[in-house]
Amino acid sequence: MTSNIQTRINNLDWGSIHNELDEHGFAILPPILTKDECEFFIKLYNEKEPYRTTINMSRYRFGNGEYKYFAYPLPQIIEVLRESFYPELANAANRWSEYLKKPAEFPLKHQEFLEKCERHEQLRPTPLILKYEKGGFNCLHQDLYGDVFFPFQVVVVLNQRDKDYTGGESLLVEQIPRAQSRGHVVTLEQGCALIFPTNNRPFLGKNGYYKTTVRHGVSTVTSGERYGLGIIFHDSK
Ligand SMILES: O=C(O)CCC(=O)C(=O)O
Ligand SMILES: [Fe+2]
Repeated sequence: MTSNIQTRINNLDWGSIHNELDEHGFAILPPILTKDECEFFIKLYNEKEPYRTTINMSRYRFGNGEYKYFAYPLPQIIEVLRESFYPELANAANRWSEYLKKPAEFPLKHQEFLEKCERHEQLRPTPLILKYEKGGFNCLHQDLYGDVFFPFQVVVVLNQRDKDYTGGESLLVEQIPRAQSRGHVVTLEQGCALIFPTNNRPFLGKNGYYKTTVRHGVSTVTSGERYGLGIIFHDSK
């Protein structure tokens, strides 16, 4: 099963994904997980064992819902998702650094990037499952957990839109320097993934590249239940 996932990711049309990332800052992917794999994670949500922390979102005013961070060792599928997405995204990250005239600092192997996190005392795993019921939402935010962060993250929606839930669209808002903010609404089919910027992205303007700050969230779930699997590449303090 996991070797299939690696093949699915390797076989994506990375040329056009890189173009999408450069042009819009995000990319919507075809299904990465099968219906069965999605259902496996929805079931896993209710097990105690695989998680290190559970967060009640309204308690922190992060939104309305709940999420759980996985503990190490990660479930094998998550390990494979993190490792298989990372090298292409590290190329994109280094290219974005060059656009912004910064050194290309991202190693091409995820393990080496995790070692960098470790040197900054960021040792706790960050992949998570988020669960929203009717009325649930996720406020616009960023997932930075220390000085070291990877500029992309990936989310996979685990339920079937319009069947298992309504509403609950993925939201991205770009804060453009000296201008008003721009919003993007993304609807994802079951098992499909969204690659989006963790912190900011280079935007090609008249006088070259500048940075826009990007935050992400989820609109209100108007019925049913929606689960999301978040793949974050840096570890947390
Ligand atoms: O789609 C979702 O549930 C939101 C995901 C999210 O905030 C994340 O993956 O960091
Ligand atoms: Fe997030």
